[in-house]
Amino acid sequence: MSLTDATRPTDVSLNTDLYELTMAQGFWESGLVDAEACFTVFFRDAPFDGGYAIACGTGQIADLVENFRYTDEDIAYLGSIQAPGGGALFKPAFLEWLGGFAMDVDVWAVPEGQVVFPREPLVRVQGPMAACQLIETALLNLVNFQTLVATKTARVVQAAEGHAVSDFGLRRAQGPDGGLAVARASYVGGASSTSNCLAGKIYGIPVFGTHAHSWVMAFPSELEAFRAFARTSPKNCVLLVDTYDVHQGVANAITVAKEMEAAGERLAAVRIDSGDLAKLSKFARRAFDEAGLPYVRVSASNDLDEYTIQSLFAQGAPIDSFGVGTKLATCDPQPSLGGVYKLSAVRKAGESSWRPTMKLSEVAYKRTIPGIQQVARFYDEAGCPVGDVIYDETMPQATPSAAVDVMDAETTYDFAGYECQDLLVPVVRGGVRAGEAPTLEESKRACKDALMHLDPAVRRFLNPQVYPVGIEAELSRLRQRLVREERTAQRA
Ligand SMILES: Nc1ncnc2c1ncn2[C@@H]1O[C@H](COP(=O)(O)OP(=O)(O)OP(=O)(O)O)[C@@H](O)[C@H]1O
Ligand SMILES: O=P(O)(O)OC[C@H]1O[C@H](OP(=O)(O)OP(=O)(O)O)[C@H](O)[C@@H]1O
Ligand SMILES: O=C(O)c1cccnc1
Repeated sequence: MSLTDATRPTDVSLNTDLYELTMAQGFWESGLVDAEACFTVFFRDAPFDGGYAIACGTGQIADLVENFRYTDEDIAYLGSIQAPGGGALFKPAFLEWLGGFAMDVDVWAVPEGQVVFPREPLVRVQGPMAACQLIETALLNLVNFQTLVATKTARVVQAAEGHAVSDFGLRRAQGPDGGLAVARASYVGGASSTSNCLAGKIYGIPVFGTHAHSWVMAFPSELEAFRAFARTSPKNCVLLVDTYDVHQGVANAITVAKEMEAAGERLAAVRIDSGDLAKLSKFARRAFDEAGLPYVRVSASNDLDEYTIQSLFAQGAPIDSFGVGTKLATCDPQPSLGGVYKLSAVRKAGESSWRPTMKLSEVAYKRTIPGIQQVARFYDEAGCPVGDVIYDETMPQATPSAAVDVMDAETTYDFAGYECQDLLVPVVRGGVRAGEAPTLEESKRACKDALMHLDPAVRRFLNPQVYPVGIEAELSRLRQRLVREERTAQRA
């Protein structure tokens, strides 16, 4: 199932900022509606002070494009919007045009699960100016949050060192849509399961759950509660042992585990949700081993993130799996990825060559990269990426192996001799999907593989090494020329 099934198609095209529609009307009025545009999505800094991000949300772009149309109801609503200065905001002839609108764009995107780095294009959209403008907000909404969540999850999963991580974040997520996006992106980023049943139904993600403290409190005693849970869920029995006292909780869990054994069943695990998780997990592990129950696993939750999990293992905590909620769903401590959508080339109707464009800006940090961008990723013999180069696909003289650092013109790269692969792949052609997107399982595998091959120095949490990202030499020269020309034009 896809976005198509999860949201009503009519929600897609109005799920935008008003200014996209106002600009579309302007393009339509000024004869620019059919001028061609090329927009690029990128972010400027890796989230969480990390060295990389995991591309996510891009697998749903084709759904977004194919559902991007305006129904009669949408048009009627737009027709009812009043301008602050009086009168209808949108002209009837524009709304008539919008009623017949089709999102006939071409889109290239980095496949879900790939590692991506600051400044390089995650998505490239080409097509009629008004269409490219109209899709901006919905596209960023799709890609920014899921890329952030997939990245956060990859970090948590890295800290968990191969132990299962379940997404428990729905109750703290940013609304129902946010919860679904968290489940989807966290699965791509490496989570083993989610507690979110709707995500299980829509996306086929494995669902997992234990029980709440209320279950224990609903019975006269903890032991009775555990026995009742073992009766109702013998094949999925994880007992929450911290409602009153973990030592007593573990003792009760051992009693129930023995009773389950006598009935031919097995207690799967206990969950500890408060207190010193290192000390308590060591206590629980020892108690189960001494009771002859080495198969009972120890699971932990309680405001966990990559740092607490890393610390727990550094303390020798024998924890087998983790439930991670609030800090994963809200991407604590960075609630947003600042991915942007910038115009990088325009072409007048009927013209054959593109005019590269760039945002100059006072601050070099905000300066964009012009052109019809593609990313060449270079790999060593072991299949490990050694650097990425942004180049312009339409420049015949472009040599992607020779590049200038994306932030520091003094640093140059020469990747000649390395294997190379383009990162952006076609996902939409003329408004229609260019093929089936990889499944979530495939994207999850791609993510695992990409992270396995990424230099651990780039993956580490503290002061990660900066992965080399360059601008191809010709494109870099073009960019410098555009800066000079723009400065001269401003002085004139
Ligand atoms: N051994 C440990 N080392 C590092 N952090 C830990 C350890 N044990 C628990 N934590 C983390 O410390 C934080 C506080 O846990 P603690 O149980 O003391 O307080 P709490 O959250 O107020 O408890 P409760 O959930 O009962 O209200 C949580 O984020 C938890 O994951
Ligand atoms: O801690 P998180 O990473 O957000 O994981 C999800 C939390 O949700 C549940 O409790 P809830 O937070 O509802 O109540 P509690 O804090 O009293 O346990 C569960 O017991 C976890 O503690
Ligand atoms: O199943 C669980 O244990 C669970 C699910 C969501 C939030 N907290 C715990």
